[in-house]
Amino acid sequence: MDFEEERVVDAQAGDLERAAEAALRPGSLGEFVGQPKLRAQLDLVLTAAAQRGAAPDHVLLSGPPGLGKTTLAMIIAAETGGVLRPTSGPAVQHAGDLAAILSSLNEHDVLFIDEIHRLARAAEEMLYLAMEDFRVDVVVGKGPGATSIPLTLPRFTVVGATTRAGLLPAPLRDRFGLTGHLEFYSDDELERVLTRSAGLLNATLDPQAAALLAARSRGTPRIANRLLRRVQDWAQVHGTGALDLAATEAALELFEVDAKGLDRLDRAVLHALCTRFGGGPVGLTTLAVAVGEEAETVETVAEPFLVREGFIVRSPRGRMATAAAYHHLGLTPPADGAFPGL
Ligand SMILES: Nc1ncnc2c1ncn2[C@@H]1O[C@H](COP(=O)(O)OP(=O)(O)OP(=O)(O)O)[C@@H](O)[C@H]1O
Repeated sequence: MDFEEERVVDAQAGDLERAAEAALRPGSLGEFVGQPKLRAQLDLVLTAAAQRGAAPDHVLLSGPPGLGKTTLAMIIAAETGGVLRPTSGPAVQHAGDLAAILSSLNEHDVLFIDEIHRLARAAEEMLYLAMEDFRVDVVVGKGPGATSIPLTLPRFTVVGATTRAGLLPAPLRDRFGLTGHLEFYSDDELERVLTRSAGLLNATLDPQAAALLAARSRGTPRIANRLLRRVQDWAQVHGTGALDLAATEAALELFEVDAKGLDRLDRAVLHALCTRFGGGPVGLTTLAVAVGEEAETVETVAEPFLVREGFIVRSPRGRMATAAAYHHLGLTPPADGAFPGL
């Protein structure tokens, strides 16, 4: 079996797709759908800072990919009137890389650090000082002749994004004045995201089609928008051009996204678990070999959603299928199933 191709339900995006996403990004908090608590908190912090003419506190956003962390960072920059300076943990390997970015910031700029949990240790320590005292020590020269020149930085705001808030060291976490966790979106919220996106694509999305797409988007706006683009493709090439229920059903079938938002890889994993390993427990590597995939792909790409939806349980002895997994595949769970409670 070959799962090499890009998955239509992948929550991550490559650079090309990010460019396509740009047109659909909400530009203000008012346009940002869902996350009501976080939106209200951000609104308060940004409004208060604007009234004082000050840069807002540093903001840490955590949550799975595709839920709007980058979008919120852009909105924060738009509200502060500064420029968004994007970078990422893996891109800042040396303290010098960060010093270069910090020393080029202007008043009210927003430094967006994606995957902030992957910052190199030395850069992390430099960031503490920059966030707290708006100061950076720039080292000039090498060896015994090296000198450290303190540089005062303008007031700026760090927006850190992470999928793993628990991996951030406490001293870094403590320097954020506002920490927000992005939750998966409800079907209702995704319908609103989809309807808005269709409008931006100069199309009208039939309400029934919006409901169907929302239910298959894994609670993730990025996936919803991607499915919408595939529906638009189908409608243009094979349909009447209208984003209606028929076009939506046909596109979802073509891309093999089922009623729960599972695709071929997800179903292959469940199928192997239920039929070849009697429901488990089975080790990740054995399971991955059975579906012809890398263990890492199964663990990071398929498994999180299958666990979240209650199809798989992770135990110290390996992965186990729940009764819901059998039912979803149209199979009868064994009476003495490995996980009879579910
Ligand atoms: N609340 C929202 N309302 C409308 N569209 C949204 C919302 N959240 C995200 N989107 C859309 O989903 C896409 C992905 O969002 P974004 O890039 O902000 O996610 P992310 O959490 O930063 O993901 P990653 O961690 O992979 O960078 C964007 O095109 C954006 O327009």
